[in-house]
Amino acid sequence: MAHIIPDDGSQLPLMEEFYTIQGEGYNTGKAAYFIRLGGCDVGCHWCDVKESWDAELHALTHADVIVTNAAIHPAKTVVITGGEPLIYNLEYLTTKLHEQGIKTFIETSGAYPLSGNWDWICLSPKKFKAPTLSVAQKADELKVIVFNKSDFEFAEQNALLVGPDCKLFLQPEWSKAKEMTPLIVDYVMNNPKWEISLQTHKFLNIP
Ligand SMILES: C[S@@+](CC[C@H](N)C(=O)[O-])C[C@H]1O[C@@H](n2cnc3c(N)ncnc32)[C@H](O)[C@@H]1O
Ligand SMILES: Nc1nc2[nH]cc(C(=O)O)c2c(=O)[nH]1
Ligand code: SF4
Ligand SMILES: [Mg+2]
Repeated sequence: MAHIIPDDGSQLPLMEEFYTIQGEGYNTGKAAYFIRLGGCDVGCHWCDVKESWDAELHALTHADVIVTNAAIHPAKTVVITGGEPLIYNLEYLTTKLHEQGIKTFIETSGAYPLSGNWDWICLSPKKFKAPTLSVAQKADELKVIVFNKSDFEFAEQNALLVGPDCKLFLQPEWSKAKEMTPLIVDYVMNNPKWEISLQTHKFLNIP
């Protein structure tokens, strides 16, 4: 039976939830509870969590249960990721998290319109499905994945869409890191409005 996902966001397909250290981007090194929602149709061929793509494989879970699970951890920050979390209406979940004094951070491709109330928005745009302006204009951080040389130009195009205070990061695609990291280092030294982001959790062997 296919999932019937209520539009009010009170139930969401939950793939996994785990307490860890934010490995990427501006908030690298900070403890956070990760909530990974299933479902994504963006189709990045190098995606490191393809098991998330089919929402049907992930149990519909009441948002109140997700909030209760998040609230027992020492760090009062959650990162909502996926899959593509903005497929869903995240108003209910983020409102309930805020009621518990928990900060709400999101990892998104921006492929769907913004919903929910956010303390930090990390936009990681994809060539495969362009980001909506609703997300780009509110992004606190732009994190572009560098898989090949053309991604520097793609990064600059996306930097034109975000606001003036948005932090700019270039992150090597994991399988191409050996080849791309030296190019990123060079690019950042020549274009210092950009910073480098590494997937530090993969070096630390934590989730
Ligand atoms: C798995 S995605 C889920 C959230 C959302 N769908 C997105 O793409 O932003 C989480 C983060 O991992 C990044 N990512 C995914 N696969 C990667 C890879 N192979 N190498 C480096 N970063 C990757 C994404 O760009 C995104 O910033
Ligand atoms: N530690 C850790 N940090 C992360 N930052 C973004 C992640 C994601 O998959 O969205 C991620 C993740 O999967 N683990
Ligand atoms: S948008 Fe995110 S979850 Fe979807 S395929 Fe791309 S990296 Fe994976
Ligand atoms: Mg990840």
